[in-house]
Amino acid sequence: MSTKLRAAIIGSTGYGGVELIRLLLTHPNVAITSVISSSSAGAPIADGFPHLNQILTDKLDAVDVELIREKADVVFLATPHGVASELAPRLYDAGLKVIDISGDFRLTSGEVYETWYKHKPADAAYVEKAVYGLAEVFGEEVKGASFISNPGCYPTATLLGLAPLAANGWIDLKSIIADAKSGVSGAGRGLSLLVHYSEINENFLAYKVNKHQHTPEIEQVLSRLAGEEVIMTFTTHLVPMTRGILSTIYVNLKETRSEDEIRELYRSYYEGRPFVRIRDKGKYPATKEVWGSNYCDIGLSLDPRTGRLTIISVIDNVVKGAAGQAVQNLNLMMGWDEATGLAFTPVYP
Ligand SMILES: NC(=O)C1=CN([C@@H]2O[C@H](COP(=O)(O)OP(=O)(O)OC[C@H]3O[C@@H](n4cnc5c(N)ncnc54)[C@H](OP(=O)(O)O)[C@@H]3O)[C@@H](O)[C@H]2O)C=CC1
Ligand SMILES: CC(=O)N[C@@H](CCC(=O)OP(=O)(O)O)C(=O)O
Repeated sequence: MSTKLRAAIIGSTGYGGVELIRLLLTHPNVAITSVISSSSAGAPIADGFPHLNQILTDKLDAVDVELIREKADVVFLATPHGVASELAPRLYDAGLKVIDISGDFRLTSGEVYETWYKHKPADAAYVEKAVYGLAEVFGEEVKGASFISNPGCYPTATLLGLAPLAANGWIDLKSIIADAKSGVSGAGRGLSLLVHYSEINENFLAYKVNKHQHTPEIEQVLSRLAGEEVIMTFTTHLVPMTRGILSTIYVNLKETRSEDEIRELYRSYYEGRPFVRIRDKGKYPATKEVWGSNYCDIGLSLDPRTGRLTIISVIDNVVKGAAGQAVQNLNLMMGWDEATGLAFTPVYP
């Protein structure tokens, strides 16, 4: 009999879910025991995802809390907003460990959630139970937790780029601007005009300007780290590539610091954390350098003319921005090395 932790994935037919399958299939301590679909139960998962032929022969299960409880110890929700808010509390009450990669449990205020997500918020009692799993920042809280709210993709890149400064009081908190660009897989597998090939190919555009639902998530975490309310400008862009997020962040510092001092602050803040890599002076990361991996690479430049610091932070949105960080959080919850099953070299070129 297997002693592995049994994992179920709800939303296993979406991009986040399929990436969880890829990562968990080679995780030494985890066995996938249920892949779940609300629309295709009974069909073999490899029918819709031929890349899984001869690798995962399971048929899709229906969304059934009792069945999940019987088959699994941990359940991942990779579902659209508004699904986990209903389902996760039932799964948690059934005794399962829960990791939600949607935005349903990230915002502590139900009112703020409703304003930005246009969905009914989850029960506040469960929002309070959910630990925000930005692994390099709140890893100590994740250890031993049973319910994780996995950060959004843009917030992961942007917050890892800002956390050392915010936590140490080095930023002029009114000065933060983040200009983030995502590959198209960030929008999920469903079709919309925005991700239609002939609309996005050879194109580059800003979207949800001053309305993106990740704005309050980033502000909430920065406010928590800084100990005072942070409001920022956050603009999202779509790039005609499949995976990757590059967030360019501009801040003014509270006091004069040298670029070397700033780089040293980042290196000491992330010391011992395997997935954040700080580039040397004059080197800036590209999305291809983290493609398919759980790394977040960060480059820094202090402009002597303006005094402003530019921070470039890149991740793979589906890995560090979703499934990879979810597995990293599982590792921390279970007391395993956080890199277990995640030690991939980025795919290059
Ligand atoms: N793509 C990304 O880079 C990231 C995504 N996220 C978040 O992760 C979540 C999943 O995203 P992504 O995988 O891209 O989205 P997709 O649209 O690719 O997949 C979502 C899946 O959810 C399932 N689903 C839909 N409705 C229900 C329902 N009522 N009950 C159960 N399952 C349902 C669908 O599968 P079926 O019909 O088979 O049930 C679908 O395949 C979203 O909340 C997204 O915002 C977070 C970070 C990054
Ligand atoms: C390119 C693209 O469309 N990206 C999506 C990211 C959505 C997402 O991942 O949502 P949560 O992280 O909030 O769950 C967007 O901008 O809405």
